Amino acid sequence: MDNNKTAAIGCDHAGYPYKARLKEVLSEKGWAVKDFGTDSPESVDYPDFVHPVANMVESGEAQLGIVICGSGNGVAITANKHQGIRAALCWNTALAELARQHNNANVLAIPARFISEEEAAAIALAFLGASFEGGRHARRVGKIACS
Ligand SMILES: O=C(CO)[C@H](O)[C@H](O)[C@H](O)COP(=O)(O)O
Repeated sequence: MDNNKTAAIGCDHAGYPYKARLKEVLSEKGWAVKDFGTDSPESVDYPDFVHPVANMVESGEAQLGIVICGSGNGVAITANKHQGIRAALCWNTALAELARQHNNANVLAIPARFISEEEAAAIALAFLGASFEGGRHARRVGKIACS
């Protein structure tokens, strides 16, 4: 396994229908995927599936995470409680690219009830394909954390 290309993924029941497709996108791009669930449409609480993703990214065991819920807000808010996480809620490919290029986002939050599965796949591809630009953005990202 290439440790530089490990991604973690997690979702709630609203995001569950999209998880398999997003795992496919990651695999096609050569990423190993750690799947933290959920694995059925049964109603669950999104933080239970987001904290493990955030922990894995925060520890460096995974380089990127994808979290999915109905609006994307619950999973993004949860992931962003972790000091080392910059989670970005993205509903189109331009936002996904910018989240990487300008914000060095390391977790992508997907709003499953507001976009199609193929839009989600395209957003994930855009996120995976973009890189942090550094420069003035590094200065700004450096100022995000508060003690
Ligand atoms: O928590 C959310 C909003 O930020 C997620 O979108 C959840 O998926 C949503 O709240 C789940 O709603 P449900 O009525 O329990 O299916």
